[in-house]
Amino acid sequence: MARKRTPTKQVNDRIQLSKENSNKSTRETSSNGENVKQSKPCLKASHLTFVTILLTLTTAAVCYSVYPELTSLMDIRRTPMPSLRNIVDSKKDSRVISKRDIGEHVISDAIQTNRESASIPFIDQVPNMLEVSDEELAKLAAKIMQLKTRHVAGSENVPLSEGMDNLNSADVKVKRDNSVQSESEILNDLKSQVQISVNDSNNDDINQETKGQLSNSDAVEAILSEDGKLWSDNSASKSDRVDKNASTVVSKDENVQMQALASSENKVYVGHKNALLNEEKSTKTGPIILSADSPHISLGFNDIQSVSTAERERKSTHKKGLGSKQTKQKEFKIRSEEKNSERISTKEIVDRSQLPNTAKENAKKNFGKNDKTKKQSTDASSTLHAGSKSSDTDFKPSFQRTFTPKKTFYGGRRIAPVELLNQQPTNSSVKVYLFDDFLSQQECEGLMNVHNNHVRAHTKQPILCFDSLNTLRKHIRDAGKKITVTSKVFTEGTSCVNESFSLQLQSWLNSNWSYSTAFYPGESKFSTNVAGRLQQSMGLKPENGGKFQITSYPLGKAYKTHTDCTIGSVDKRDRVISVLMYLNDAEEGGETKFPDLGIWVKPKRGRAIVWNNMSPSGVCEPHSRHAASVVKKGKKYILIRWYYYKSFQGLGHRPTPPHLPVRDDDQALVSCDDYDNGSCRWYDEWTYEHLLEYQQNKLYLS
Ligand SMILES: O=C(O)CCC(=O)C(=O)O
Ligand SMILES: [Fe+2]
Repeated sequence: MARKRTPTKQVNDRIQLSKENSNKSTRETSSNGENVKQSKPCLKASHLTFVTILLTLTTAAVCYSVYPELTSLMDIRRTPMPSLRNIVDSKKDSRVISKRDIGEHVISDAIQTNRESASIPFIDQVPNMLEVSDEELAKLAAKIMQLKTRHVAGSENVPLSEGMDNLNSADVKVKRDNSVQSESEILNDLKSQVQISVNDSNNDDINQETKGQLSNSDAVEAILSEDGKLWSDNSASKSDRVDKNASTVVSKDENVQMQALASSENKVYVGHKNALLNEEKSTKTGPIILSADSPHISLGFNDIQSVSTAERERKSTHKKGLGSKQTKQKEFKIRSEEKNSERISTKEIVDRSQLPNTAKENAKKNFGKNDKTKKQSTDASSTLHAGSKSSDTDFKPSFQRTFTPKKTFYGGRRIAPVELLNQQPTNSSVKVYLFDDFLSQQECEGLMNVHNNHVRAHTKQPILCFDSLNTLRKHIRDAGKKITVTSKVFTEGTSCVNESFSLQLQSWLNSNWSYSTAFYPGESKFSTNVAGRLQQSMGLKPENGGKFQITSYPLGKAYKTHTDCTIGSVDKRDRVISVLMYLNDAEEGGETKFPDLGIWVKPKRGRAIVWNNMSPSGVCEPHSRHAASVVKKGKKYILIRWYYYKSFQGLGHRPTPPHLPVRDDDQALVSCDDYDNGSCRWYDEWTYEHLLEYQQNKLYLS
C-alpha cells in the first residue's frame, strides 16, 4: 500500500545577509539631544561651561542639519582604520572617493599590517595569491562611496563602519603600481569592462534567455561620471535613470550585449543594450550599472557584502518549480550517478536526434528492454549516425574535452575564476577552479524551493534499490537486524525490493538519506540561462551538458570518495567535466574534498567549482576523486551538472545498472550503495526518456 511520505523539512538554513542595522546617524543625533536635556541642571554650576557646551552642541546641530555628511564622519572616526579614515576625511568635500584613494588605502593597510599575500579561508593549504585589479579598486571606490552616501542621506540603514570593517578584513596581495593611476583611468577601466560580451554564444535560445535576465536586473548602485569619478546616486528613482537624450554608446561592438552610454547629464550608464536604448523598456527595467553593482565585491575571499543586496533580491521566479509537470513514467531506468556496473561499447552510441521519427519511436520503445534487444536496436540504427564510430580520435578539440575559465559579468555580478592549486604534486591533468557569486541568492533559493517541492510531491512509498545483494545485507546488518535475505527479495529483473519490504527497510534504515532531483537542459528558463552562463565563464558547451541535479544532504550525511568518471574506462559517455554549485552555506561541515590534490572547498551560497574528471585525451583521472564530507550542522544543498565530450543527447544513454521497476508519478526510489557515509540517496529525477519526450514534443515547462 502506498503511504504518505513525511514532507521534507522546510529549508531553514539559508544564509542571512547581515541585517541592516538601525540608522546610526539618527540614533546618535537623538542621543545628543538627550544629552542636552540632561546637562541642564549643570548649567548653574558654571556659566562658562554652559556656554561652551551650548555653543558646541548648537554648532554640531547646525553642522548636522546643514552638512549631514558630518554624521558619517563621526562614524568614520569610530572605525579602527586610520588610513581609510584619513582618506575619507580628506575627501569630505567632494563626496567622491577615487580608485587612487582606495589603492592607497589598501596598500597602506597592507603595509601597516605587514601583509603582502593572502591565505585563502577554507582552503588554507592553498597558497593562492590574489591581486587587487584596477576594476576591483574601482568597485571598492564605488562601494565605499555608496556606503558613505547612503549613510549621509540617511535613507538607508547602512552603517558606514560596517563597510569599513569588512574592508579592513580583506586579505590581498596588493598590486602596487595600480595605486598611482590617475582617476581618469577609472573611466577607461570601466569602459574596458563594458566591452566584455555577456554572451558570445551562437545559440539563439541562450541569447534570448540571457537577455531576459539581464534586462530584468534592477541593480543600480553607482554612476561613473565622464571625468572618471564614481558617484553614488540614490536620489533618482531607477526609472529616471535612463536618459533618452543619451548620446554616447561606449561599446562599438554590435555583438556586445552590455553597453554603456553617456547621458546628457554627463553620467555613464552601463546596462543591457536594449534596456538602455529602448526607452520604454528601460523605464520598466532600469539599467544595470556595472561598476559597483556586485552584490558581493570580492577582495580575495573576504567578501564585502552589500547589506542592501538582501533587500534588492526579489521573490524567486522559480517558485513554481522547474519541471513541475510530471510526465507519466511507464518504465524507469536509473541514470547511474554512482556505480556503473556495466559498460556498453561506444559502437552503440546513437544520436537519436538524427534518427527519422520511426527510428526515434523504436529507440524510445526499445529503451528499457533487456540489453540484448537494445543492442540490436541501437546497432541497427547506428548506421544512421555519422559519429557513432569510437576511437580516441573522437576526442577532437571541437568537442568538450577541457574547459576555459574566464572572467565574465552576469546580472551585474563579476564572476571571476580562481585556480585552486594542488597541494600534493600529482602527475594528473586535474584542475579545479572556483567562482564565487556564480549563482545569485534568488537563484539559489529558487532551486532549493524547487528541490523541496519535488521531494514533497512524491508522496508514495519509495522503492528501495541496492547495487548488490551484499549491499542490501550490509544495510540490514548495520541496522542491527538479523534476518537472512536472498536475491529473491528483489523484484524480478530489477535491483529493487518490493514496496512492502521497501517500507520495512525504510523504517530500519532510518530514512535519513540525501535527496536528488533533476531537471534537463532546456526544460526551464533557468536551465537555459545557467547553461549560457556556464558557457561564458567556463567555456562549457551547453549541448554537451547533461542534467542539472540538485542534491540536499541532511545533518550527518556525506558522500563517499568517488570519481565522477569510471576509472579504467575510456568511454566517451563518461563525465569529462563536473560543475558543482553550492546553493547554501552548510553551517558546519559538508566541504567538498579532493584528497589527492589536497584541496577542499567550503560550501558557500552561489559559489561554483569546476574541474575535469578526464584527461584531454579522454582517460578517467583517478586523482579527480572527491568526496562530500559530513554535514555537521544545518543542511547542505548543491546543484551539479556534468559535461560530456560531445552532445549529451548524441551520446545516448550512459551505461545503466540493472533495470528498475515501473514507478508511479509520485513515487521516488532510493538507491543504496556500498560505502561509508550517506549510502542511500532518494531520487525522483527525470530520465533520459523525459529529455527525448521533451525535445520531441517541445514541452516547455516554465
Ligand atoms: O556534495 C559534494 O560536495 C560533492 C557531490 C558530488 O561529488 C557528486 O554528486 O558527484
Ligand atoms: Fe562527484
